[in-house]
Amino acid sequence: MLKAPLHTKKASPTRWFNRLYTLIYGVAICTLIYRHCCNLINSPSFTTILLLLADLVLSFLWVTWQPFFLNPVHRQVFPENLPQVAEESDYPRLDVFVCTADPFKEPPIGVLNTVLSLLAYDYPTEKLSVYLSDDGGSQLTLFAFMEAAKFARHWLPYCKKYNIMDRSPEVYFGNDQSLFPETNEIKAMYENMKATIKDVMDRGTVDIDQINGDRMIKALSKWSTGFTRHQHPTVIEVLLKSNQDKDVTEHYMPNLFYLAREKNKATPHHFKAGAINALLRVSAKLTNAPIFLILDCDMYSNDPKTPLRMLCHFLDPNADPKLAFVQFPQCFYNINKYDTYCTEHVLENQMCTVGMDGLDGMSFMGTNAFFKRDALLGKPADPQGLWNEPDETKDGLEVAHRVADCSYEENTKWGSEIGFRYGTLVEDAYTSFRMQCLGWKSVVCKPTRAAFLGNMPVSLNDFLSQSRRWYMGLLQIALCKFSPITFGMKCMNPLQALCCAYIEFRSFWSIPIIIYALLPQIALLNSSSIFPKVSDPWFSLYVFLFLGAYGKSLLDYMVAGSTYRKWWSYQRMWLIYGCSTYLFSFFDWLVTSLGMSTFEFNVTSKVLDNELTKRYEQGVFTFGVDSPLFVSISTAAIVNLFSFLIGLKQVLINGRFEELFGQLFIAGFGVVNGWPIYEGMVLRHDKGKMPTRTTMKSVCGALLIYWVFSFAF
Ligand SMILES: O=c1ccn([C@@H]2O[C@H](COP(=O)(O)OP(=O)(O)O[C@H]3O[C@H](CO)[C@@H](O)[C@H](O)[C@H]3O)[C@@H](O)[C@H]2O)c(=O)[nH]1
Ligand SMILES: [Mn+2]
Repeated sequence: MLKAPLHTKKASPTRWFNRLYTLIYGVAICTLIYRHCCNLINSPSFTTILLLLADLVLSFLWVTWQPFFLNPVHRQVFPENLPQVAEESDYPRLDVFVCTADPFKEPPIGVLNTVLSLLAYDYPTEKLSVYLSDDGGSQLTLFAFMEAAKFARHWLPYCKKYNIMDRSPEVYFGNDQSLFPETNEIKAMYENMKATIKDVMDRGTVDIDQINGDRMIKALSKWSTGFTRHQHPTVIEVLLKSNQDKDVTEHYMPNLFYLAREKNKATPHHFKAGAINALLRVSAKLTNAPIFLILDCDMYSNDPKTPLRMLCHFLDPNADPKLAFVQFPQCFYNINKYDTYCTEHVLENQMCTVGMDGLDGMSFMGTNAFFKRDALLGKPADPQGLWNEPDETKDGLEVAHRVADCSYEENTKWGSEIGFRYGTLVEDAYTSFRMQCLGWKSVVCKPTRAAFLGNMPVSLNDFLSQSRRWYMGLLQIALCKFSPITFGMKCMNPLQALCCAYIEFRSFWSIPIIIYALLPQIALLNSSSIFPKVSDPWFSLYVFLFLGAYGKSLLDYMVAGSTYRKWWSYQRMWLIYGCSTYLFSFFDWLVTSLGMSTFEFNVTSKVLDNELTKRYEQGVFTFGVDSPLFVSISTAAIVNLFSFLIGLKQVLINGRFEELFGQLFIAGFGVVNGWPIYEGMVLRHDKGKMPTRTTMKSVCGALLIYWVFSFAF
């Protein structure tokens, strides 16, 4: 028995309220569906069918949303109690994997800040290894990291000597910092390195006079003619070697490896999942730590003590042997106070995490999680002796090269039963889902100070394109043979399976959202009433359902410690998603599953443009490009505006307010939510406004929809 606990778990008191809410609201939904069915039998029509369909999908998604709230738990960790179970020298080795894929969308200077913040972890250096996987196969990235390795010799001892909290130099020097004797010197070194790298990036190549030392010449000469990002041999560089490389205070440094796995056009590389699997094998050969951390290249460490929090779970003698990973929430440093595009993902990060934690464990979120290596590898019999002791000698490096080859995975279980699973654009959700089906568990660790911070797009098109990739990937899981509602229901706690279904079926929101964004409005334009009169008792059911849903989500936002302004953006973005990404991801899924196209992982740009950022900070939407995603949103916005105005006119002239109120209200709600879109179309003249072409297309779209669907009334 431990004298003092390493971690505690407390069920949230909100669960009782949530369960009651689920019960009452569930009854109301059943009543509504009953009414729809009666209507369908008594007066079947285009409208009754569509309304039933919309509400059935809404109900399905509502059901999958409830399990998140039935048993949320809050965990706490106590790293100060760790000495009871382990001295520092007993800590397990830790491998950190950082993935990058494109030096122009993910500038190396940002990536190396992430890596420096990790190298500087408060963890025994001889046990820490950082691996950078470069899917961009770029000489520029390698050059930047060779510079970073030199700078690390000064940076690491500096951080430790003064116990610096912000160990990403960019963040540290960007804040007001206290002045220590070395501060100015180190800052100058950092600026110098930045300038050299910027110069190399601007010119797109490394100059002869920037190359110093044999090691650098040898490394960079691997980029011979014919070496492209899509076709090249494996490159592994040992940039720092623990037990050999020392910092300026004569202390050993952690390991730092650069890996660009082999690429050729004939073999699919499976995007990030492929990169992680290559890292898993290469690291197995070189360091083989029992625990590894996966990070996106923009997710720098915001707290040097994070690994100790993770150890509180893994080193607990009573820990569940099936504990596979410890997930830290995804937090971002560039969210404005309105969270304009709902990129903070408050509900996902605050509610879904603790909700699933109370069941079988959170899904992997792609980054910020510490994994037990065994959980991903099972116990494979490996003919090449890969799983023996790590071997950092020359032979070891040679094998490491071989296991990163394209052909290595042929006829193996990699991607299907071991490592990260292939076949979807969201390797994270899919892999953890499959692991949970095998009985693996996970826990969420939510320290007050975020463990990692990353960035999110500040232009609407970038963000919608990013989420379009996610939702398409999630749909690939939802509709494959391992779907959570078929396969998942059998293999895991059904409530857990429902949570997974919620995450994966989200594109289905587009069905009810589009129906409610167009149907009542077109009916209104045709003076046809489709909802009960205000005086009809059934009308109060609609009021209850509407207020109940919106009120609950506002409440959830408040419980999550967020603000009503952010909630407002959230509900607005939900409508925008419904009319754009959710819908488009359906098309993407259809086109790829019919074999008409292959799917691509479009890396999100992490370049922060000043003008865009300034506009975002003010809470102003950036449209700017002529994108089909905007055409569909603007079309819906235009239909709502006209329907509201014309409906209002009719009511003022002919009365019928009671009959048409429901529709007027929905159209009016659409108009209020669409305000930034109208503004972008007519009132703004800056670069971020809606392009005129997009507006013209949307007007045509709106007219077309009006003509085509008016036949039904
Ligand atoms: O072929 C590829 C493509 C991407 N990446 C890396 O994957 C990470 C995530 O890519 P990003 O463009 O930033 O995607 P996001 O949409 O921001 O990422 C979220 O969604 C992804 C799944 O779609 C997850 O992999 C991520 O962890 C999760 O943060 C980045 O470090 C990339 O460098 C690769 O290594 N190889
Ligand atoms: Mn990202």
